[in-house]
Amino acid sequence: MYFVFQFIVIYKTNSFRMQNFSEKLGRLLEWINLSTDEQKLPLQCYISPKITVKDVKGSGRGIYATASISPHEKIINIGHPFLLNFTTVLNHIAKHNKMEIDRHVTVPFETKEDEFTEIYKCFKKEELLRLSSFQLLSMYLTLERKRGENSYWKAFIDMLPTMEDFQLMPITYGGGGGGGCGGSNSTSENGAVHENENGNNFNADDNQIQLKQQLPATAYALNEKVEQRFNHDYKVITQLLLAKNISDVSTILPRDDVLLSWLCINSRCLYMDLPTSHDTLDNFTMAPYIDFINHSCDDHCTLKIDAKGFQITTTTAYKPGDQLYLSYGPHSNEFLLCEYGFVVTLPEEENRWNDLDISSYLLPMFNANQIDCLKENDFYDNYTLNKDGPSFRTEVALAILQEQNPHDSRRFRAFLNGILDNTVYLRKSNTMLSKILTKIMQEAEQHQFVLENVKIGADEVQRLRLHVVMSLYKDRLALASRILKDLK
Ligand SMILES: C[S@@+](CC[C@H](N)C(=O)[O-])C[C@H]1O[C@@H](n2cnc3c(N)ncnc32)[C@H](O)[C@@H]1O
Repeated sequence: MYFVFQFIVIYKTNSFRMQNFSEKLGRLLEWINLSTDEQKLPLQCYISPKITVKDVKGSGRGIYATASISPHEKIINIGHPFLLNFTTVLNHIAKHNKMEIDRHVTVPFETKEDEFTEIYKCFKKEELLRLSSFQLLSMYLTLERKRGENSYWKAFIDMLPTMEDFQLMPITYGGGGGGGCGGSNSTSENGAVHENENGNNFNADDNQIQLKQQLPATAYALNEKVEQRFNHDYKVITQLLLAKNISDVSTILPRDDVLLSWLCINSRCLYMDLPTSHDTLDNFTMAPYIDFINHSCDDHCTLKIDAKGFQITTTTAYKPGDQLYLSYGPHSNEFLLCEYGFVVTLPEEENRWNDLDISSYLLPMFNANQIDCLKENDFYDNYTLNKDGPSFRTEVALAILQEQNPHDSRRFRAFLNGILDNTVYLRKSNTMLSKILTKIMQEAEQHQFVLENVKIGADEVQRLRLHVVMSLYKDRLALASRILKDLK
């Protein structure tokens, strides 16, 4: 089934990008096809004549059907020489510094040398192998961007997003280089509003930081993790260069440039098994053209990686004009905003992966026995609800609150082991849940009221950010009221 999505409208003013779009796309397609011929590599790229790329306000570039496409049709294959991942980057750097590596893929021979390839020559294989994929690729992509025409990846890099495309991501709200600009969280554990000193008048740089602090506490925490990950990766990269006596690291790898590379990777990486990377979580690749596919909550295409490359096959039928989608995973809007810089809503209902984390409401309610028992059974913390109601973990938390000495309770043990359902606990659990959900709704309304009255002046970016932060409270309100209705 095909859903028509209504996206938050992100107004893109970059006319330069629009003008150059088809030119750059042409160069990308040429690169994929021509270089395979020139390098005499087996033809490894295929793009169905039934699809095209369009730049659409609100969701950026996306892939659209130009003719009817059936389910299970292979529409794209991008060969290994065009995939950017730990293995291909290592192979490219090896062309310059002659380090010995296992050749899992053939990468096109690159002869152009410049001041940046001098940097590649400094690296030892062990040093590079110690980096995560994010660290290696962020550094490499930033340097390759600087190499301009000399870079094998130029056509791909030219089609990557700019910082403007990430302006809704909270990591960019703090201004400048992002990461670590958030200050302390002024939002209470339960998400209470902390008004700024200017009477909610968001018009200065200082207030950009305040806007980050108006995020729901769970979104704030998600963004903190994103910032911590970036800060850590940037530190590791700069330390590697400093250890090579490259003193002007901030000129070679400015924080803002590395942040842009890091965000491009984070929002466009596809997971797959790689022989060279050490951690499964680190097994990802960037795939030109495939990375134009936007997200939907449901899968409309599948991914496959094999000797031929990275392939996309449809799972549903498409009519001419339809947009093709891929699911980036079962992600809530808070997660999508912090990791990718967008939120999605369906016409009739909210993103079905939205959830509510009620841990901060439940944790203070436990006694010492209950905490011990939950920890022993690995059920302490992380209590969520979604449109289908509480998770089993949350049901356990609500049940244990009805047992003063859970260690001695046979019914609780039976429930925990799945021998008994939660009928015996249900009534009181629902009463507790109702109170929490009512509180969540009151808090969301309070936040909405405060944000609706914020004066942001003519700053378009701030207006869009404010709008997206408000939409997170709208999501919370909608989900809480839906679950409450179902409980009754
Ligand atoms: C893999 S890229 C997809 C191509 C992207 N639209 C572009 O212009 O390059 C992921 C990025 O696309 C945007 N995006 C993806 N799915 C979207 C959606 N359903 N609504 C709005 N933006 C979306 C977000 O900016 C996200 O970071």
